[in-house]
Amino acid sequence: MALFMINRYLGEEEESKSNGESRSKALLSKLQERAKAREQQSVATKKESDVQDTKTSEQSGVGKTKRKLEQQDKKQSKKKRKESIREQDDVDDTPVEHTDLGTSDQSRKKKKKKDKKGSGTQEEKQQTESTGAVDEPESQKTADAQPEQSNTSSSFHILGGFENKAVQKVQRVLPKWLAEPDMIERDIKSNLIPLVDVPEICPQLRKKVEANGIQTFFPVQAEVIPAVLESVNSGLLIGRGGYRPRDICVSAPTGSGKTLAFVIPVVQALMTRVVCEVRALAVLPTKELAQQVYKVFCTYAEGTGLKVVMAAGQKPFAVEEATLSEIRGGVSRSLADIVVATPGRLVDHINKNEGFSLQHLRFLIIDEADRMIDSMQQAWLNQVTKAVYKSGHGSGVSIFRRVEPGPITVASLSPPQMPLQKLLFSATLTQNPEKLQQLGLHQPRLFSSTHSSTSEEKFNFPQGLTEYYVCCTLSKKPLLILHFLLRLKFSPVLCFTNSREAAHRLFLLVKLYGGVEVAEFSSRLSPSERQKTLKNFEQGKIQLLISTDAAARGIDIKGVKCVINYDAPQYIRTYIHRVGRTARAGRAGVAFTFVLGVQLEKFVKMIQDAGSPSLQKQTIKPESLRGMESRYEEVLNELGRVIKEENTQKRF
Ligand SMILES: Nc1ncnc2c1ncn2[C@@H]1O[C@H](COP(=O)(O)OP(=O)(O)OP(=O)(O)O)[C@@H](O)[C@H]1O
Repeated sequence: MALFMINRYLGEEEESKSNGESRSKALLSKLQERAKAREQQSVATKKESDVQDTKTSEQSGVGKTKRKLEQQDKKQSKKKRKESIREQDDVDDTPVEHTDLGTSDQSRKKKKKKDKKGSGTQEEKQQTESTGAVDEPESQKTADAQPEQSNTSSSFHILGGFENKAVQKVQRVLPKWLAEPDMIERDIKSNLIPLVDVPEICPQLRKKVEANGIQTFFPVQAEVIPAVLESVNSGLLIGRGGYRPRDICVSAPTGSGKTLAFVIPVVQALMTRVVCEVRALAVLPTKELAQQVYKVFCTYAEGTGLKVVMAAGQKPFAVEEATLSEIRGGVSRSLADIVVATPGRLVDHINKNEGFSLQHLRFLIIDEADRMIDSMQQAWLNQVTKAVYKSGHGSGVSIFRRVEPGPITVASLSPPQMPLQKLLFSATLTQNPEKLQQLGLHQPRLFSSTHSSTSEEKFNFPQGLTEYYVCCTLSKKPLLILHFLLRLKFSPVLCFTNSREAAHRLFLLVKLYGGVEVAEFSSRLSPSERQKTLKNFEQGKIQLLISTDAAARGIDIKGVKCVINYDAPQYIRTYIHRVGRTARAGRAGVAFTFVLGVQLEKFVKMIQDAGSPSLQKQTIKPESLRGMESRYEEVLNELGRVIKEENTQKRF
């Protein structure tokens, strides 16, 4: 069955394609006839004039002037004929940009005006009639004009349609599953669902949920948990009714609780397994995110006998290898039921770790799915799919054989097939069917908190978020940050820059200025340093954390009340993930973006087009920055010296 319905907008001609074809054939033959006739005519007139020329050349000087006059006459009549054809085009009201190569726009406009007044000489009318264009369709009239003009003004031949039409904007047509999602409430606070209202969750896990301080489910959890559990109603090995279960895509705001929406059903589905095999694989774009999801899995898998292992490159490869599998009695045995990985390390294990098998994989969870699709050039998904359907020991005797799914036919469905179900999660899930197709989704079902329309792509913004932009100059930005922390007393603040160099420079500047507990978070730090920094920030030991986009996605730091985009982000997805570090789990939060004059228009349009409900302008008066300026000047000089020193140290 086709995954996507691609409706292409083909213009009006498409409706009468067959009509159009026969019409164009008729037009073509007519044109050819006409061109021939014209050619013959011109040859005949040339012969005539040649004869006349030889006669007159024998005559006196009077003859010469006569010839000149005759030539002038000829030129004039030619010109008139050309004009009449152009006039005709304009009367037809057909755009002439392509055909009228020799006429300037201005003269065309003038003619158009003239025609609108209803003027036109008898001679012109006659000429028009003589071209036979009056009763012909518009397209033909334009086409008639083309050979004449191309002879006179240009050697170009215009190929293609006979009619020049303004290009119409193609309307986006989404496949049904994207256009009509299962809706999820965006407002968490007023849509909390009591745990008992999700009866699909087993008592053991419900107790665990309560023990972790969760009294109610968020909307996304109440919708998605039952949907995933429904697909394992008939056991792990086969989908409902014997069919392959549908893949699930979830697009819900940042901080809406998507992690639990996959952790709970996956743990419940696997907790009754008998043999330990890798049956769930969660892939995340960064080590920090993998660590975060790993922790949640560990919390809910505790006491179930399920083993959760992380393979994100935080430990040496050999150590990870040893935690994933072991060899006992010459046979390799999995030590993991659930693996949480980053794409790079995952591919390493698939290729280099012989004990790592994905042949029993039941759930493939792709968190931050849009980002993971963008990193698809690493081909990690192909490697996973290959590893899942690789025939290995015992696969021949298994009653639930595994072959890479092809088109659905009676034959392909008759043998029981152990399914691989994909679960996709993101706050900014792409609606681009071509991109989604790379994931090879099977009859996908979308849960979303925004209704997809055929126009602009809209995104999910957390309900409790208030967004501001602050117009400023480049030199005032550091002062503004200091103003927010020292005067307005915002804390803790997560601040984003567009590069790690900018993050480091700002970090040094604020540190040199003094009065603020500041730290940086970027690829300049080692993974362990980064982890420590996040912990300190979460514990309130850091007031201002200056970060690159390394901390923009998925990172769940409790208590962040304010996000500042020191550098305005270029892309809407980046913006949504950055500001989504605050206003999480139904709480309130505020985000400020420093915008330069040149960025203002584009930035505001980008945010408004994305469906932001609350973007407002915030003005900081220049006088409020005053008292800090002299110290800032001193710090700038010091900063230059520190950076110089750092650079010389780097060289040695
Ligand atoms: N039902 C719940 N009740 C209370 N808190 C919850 C509940 N579900 C999740 N949370 C908390 O909400 C916070 C955000 O959850 P989570 O990180 O899963 O959000 P997310 O939707 O994955 O966000 P992002 O898109 O930014 O990754 C976490 O701190 C989590 O512990």
